[in-house]
Amino acid sequence: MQFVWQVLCKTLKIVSDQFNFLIYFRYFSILLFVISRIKVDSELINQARLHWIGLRNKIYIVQCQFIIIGLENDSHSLWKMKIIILIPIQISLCLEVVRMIKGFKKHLSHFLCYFENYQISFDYSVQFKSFFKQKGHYRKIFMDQATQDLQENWNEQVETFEELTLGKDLLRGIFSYGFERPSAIQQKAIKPIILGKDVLAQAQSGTGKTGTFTIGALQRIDPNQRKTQVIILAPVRELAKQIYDVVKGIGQYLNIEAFCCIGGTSTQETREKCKQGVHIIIATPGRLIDMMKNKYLDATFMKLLVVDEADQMLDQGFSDNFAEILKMVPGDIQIALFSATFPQEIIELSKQFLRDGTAKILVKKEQLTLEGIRQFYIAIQQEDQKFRVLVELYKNLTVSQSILFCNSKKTVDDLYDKLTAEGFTVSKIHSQMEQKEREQVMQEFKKGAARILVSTDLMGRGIDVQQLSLVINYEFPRLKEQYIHRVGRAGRYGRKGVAINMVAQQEANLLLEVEKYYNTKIDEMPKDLAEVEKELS
Ligand SMILES: Nc1ncnc2c1ncn2[C@@H]1O[C@H](COP(=O)(O)OP(=O)(O)OP(=O)(O)O)[C@@H](O)[C@H]1O
Repeated sequence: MQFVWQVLCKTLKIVSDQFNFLIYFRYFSILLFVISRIKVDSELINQARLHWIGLRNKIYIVQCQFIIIGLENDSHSLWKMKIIILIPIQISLCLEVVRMIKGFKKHLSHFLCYFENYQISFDYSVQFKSFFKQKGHYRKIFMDQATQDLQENWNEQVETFEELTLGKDLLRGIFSYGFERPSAIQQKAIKPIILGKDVLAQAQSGTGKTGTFTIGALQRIDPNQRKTQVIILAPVRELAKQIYDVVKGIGQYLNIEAFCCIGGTSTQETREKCKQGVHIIIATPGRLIDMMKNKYLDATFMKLLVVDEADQMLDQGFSDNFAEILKMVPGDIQIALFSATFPQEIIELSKQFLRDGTAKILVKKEQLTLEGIRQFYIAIQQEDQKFRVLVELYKNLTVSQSILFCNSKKTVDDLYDKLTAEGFTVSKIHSQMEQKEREQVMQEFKKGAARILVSTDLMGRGIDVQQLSLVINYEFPRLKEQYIHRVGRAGRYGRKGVAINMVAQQEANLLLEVEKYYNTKIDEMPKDLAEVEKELS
């Protein structure tokens, strides 16, 4: 107990030193929760529970999990709380607490959440607002529900690239890259990036989101300042590499150096590059955190953080990484989130760090499936029949290139072996393969040298292979968002494509859910494959 208090006092000292925070304590009756990774004994937790109601000017250390339990069991006591402070904690647990507390928001005068240099607050008073505004070097995260709703709020659009008043060398790069007119998302979302606004932008798969943030980012960079000014984050290495190629292509006439900072490559080389200073870094989270934490990468001049596949990057598994990155970038950094899917809870979550005035461009879920893609299902009576049906399909369909999605690495390996044994020329890719091998597979597939690629969801998002016309879900994705992404590997930029779902009995519900949720039609596969081939040509 003694020890816990000591630690608490030390923590508060650090916090108060940094934020002059305790001054405000006098003006409120406070229930302060200091959430830490310190193990708290059950006696203390029991005491905290006893004192849950009626605490005045007292400080308790409880674990985040306890708050969650406490809130579940005893929500009435919430009205007693004027301020809740969470210091320093695991973001995922904290966000869970935030979610629960938000339900009772009207009883709270303040909610503040602190990660070392990462703050969340809502319903803050003028006094607090001005206080935080002084702290320019921290990412300010004010959640004012009244001004931050979930609706689309950005309708300005341009008809041509010229209207965006881009630098002439950037414009030249765009045209040489083959873009003549901006796509719908480019018409809308490049502008707010250039204006320095935070952006949350959604658009269907294959409609040019990469071009959107690439053009926006390149325009924001000052080539004369050889410092890292923009970070583009992507969840997987292959996607980061692809974005890097687009940045290089569109930025070919600019005096801007780009670098792809991803795992599986030489750490030494990455360190040297980062130390030298490059204008724009396209990265996966692990390697980026490594470079920033170990001070190889200077964050001082960063002004834009683009997050591709943002819903995935903010979801479990990646969210701690993202929080860690937020802690290390300047507090006033511009953030641009992009994805084809933004589940409601992710939009909610993003409100906690996107600034007021964020430009939001959204797509109704009913409009997410692409018109150019015909979707079929084949009902499989027994799981072991799947493979035979697949072989028949490949024997009878003429397809230029296709991708076969499985839910696990093991299924990818098994399927690859079985198809190879049947005489098909197949490639495979998943995260447990060596980076060199992954790169080679990708290169060959993009060149069109490999016709069938068996993959996990590693290839499910973002990957752009124009001649890919057929997606087969050998196993139906567990998440409905993932269905949209997988199927979107075909039918890029208005092309035609086909998605075939091989659905065993236990997967039928998932398919029905997708149909209903996206209000889309997945037809039974016709006996006459000519009808399918028509869609592929
Ligand atoms: N303005 C344009 N004119 C012509 N082609 C374009 C234009 N914008 C993008 N494209 C092409 O469209 C294809 C798909 O673009 P991109 O990969 O950016 O889509 P995306 O929206 O990021 O897709 P996903 O949701 O799968 O990540 C690419 O091959 C790209 O070169």
